[in-house]
Amino acid sequence: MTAPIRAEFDLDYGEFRLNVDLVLPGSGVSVLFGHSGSGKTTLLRCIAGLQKSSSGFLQINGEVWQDSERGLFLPTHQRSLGYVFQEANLFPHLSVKGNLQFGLKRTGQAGVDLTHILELLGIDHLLARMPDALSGGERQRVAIARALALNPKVLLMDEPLAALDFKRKQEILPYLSRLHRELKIPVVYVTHSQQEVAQLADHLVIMANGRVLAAGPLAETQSRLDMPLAQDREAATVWQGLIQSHESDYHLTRVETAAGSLSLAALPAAAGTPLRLQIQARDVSIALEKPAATSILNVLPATVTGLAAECDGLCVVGLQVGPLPLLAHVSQKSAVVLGLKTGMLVYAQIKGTSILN
Ligand SMILES: Nc1ncnc2c1ncn2[C@@H]1O[C@H](COP(=O)(O)OP(=O)(O)OP(=O)(O)O)[C@@H](O)[C@H]1O
Repeated sequence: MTAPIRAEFDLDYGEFRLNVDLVLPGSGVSVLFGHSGSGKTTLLRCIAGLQKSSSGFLQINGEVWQDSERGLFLPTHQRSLGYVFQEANLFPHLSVKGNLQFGLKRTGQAGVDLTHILELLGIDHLLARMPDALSGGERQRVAIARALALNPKVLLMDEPLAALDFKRKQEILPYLSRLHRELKIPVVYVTHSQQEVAQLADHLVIMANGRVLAAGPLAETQSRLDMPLAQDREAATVWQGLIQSHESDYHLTRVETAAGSLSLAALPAAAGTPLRLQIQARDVSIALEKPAATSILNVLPATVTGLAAECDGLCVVGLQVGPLPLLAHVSQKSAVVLGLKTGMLVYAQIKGTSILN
């Protein structure tokens, strides 16, 4: 793990002002999430040095790239970064191999061992192809490999899947998940897709109007009741788990999480395999006592951390299950009948989970 990223920028476009002061982890994927026009790309461009803020400070991997107080501003070409855009922007006259080598030749920088990157992104069989003979997803995988070939200290990705159709997105997401597990450098990833947040983020930054509304580890930030994500009908919490064992007689797999052990429909993976589990708020119900007779296999003791009324008779309940946060959507009537209050000890019944990797 490298040193955290420190990013402070104040940039005034007149109609729009970016004003952020952020500390991001030095490894893993930090997702910048927010509506269109909230300033995600502008923040990424400030990190890349493509945009110069009137005042700012940026430190990556212990290196200071910008410090307005000292009059320091490294131009983009002196910043060790990879940048992946919505469109792959490959050189059309160069093969995949030529595209991958181009950056290395131009900068004269020592790159990384490409073999591993090619294998991670599943493009080793495409080296001789020209860009127009690649699918959109393949082109984007080559663009990511090209960014990584320079052995950057940070990888910046600006909605890398936005230009792809649903099928291509599904095709490329597993590669991004693999990268996510294997990359040692921090990734700052811009999206407004909740699916990409759930699948890739370790750390989530929610932006609005050029400011940071909330930032922190994924599950904590997803389940903040004062944030729009928790109020959404699709609200969910992502937990990390490890496959513990299989109950083949019942076609079940037991998964260990920090909140306790869960039984899931049988998974074709060995014990010890890490998993990312998504638990939809609508799949969590609440009981005041441990249900003696229930068909729901996963019932965990929990503490109510807060309640937020939503429209249409819905109540969003924040729960703490061991060290992990969890959201439940119950009807407002149920919240009243159960007398739910912050601090109450309850049981969270998890009716379903989906596996994200
Ligand atoms: N060079 C510029 N000059 C003036 N205003 C700009 C400039 N670049 C961006 N803006 C404005 O800054 C605001 C933030 O834009 P930005 O592209 O950072 O948002 P975003 O969150 O990335 O949006 P999207 O999800 O649509 O890409 C917008 O209102 C945009 O019009």
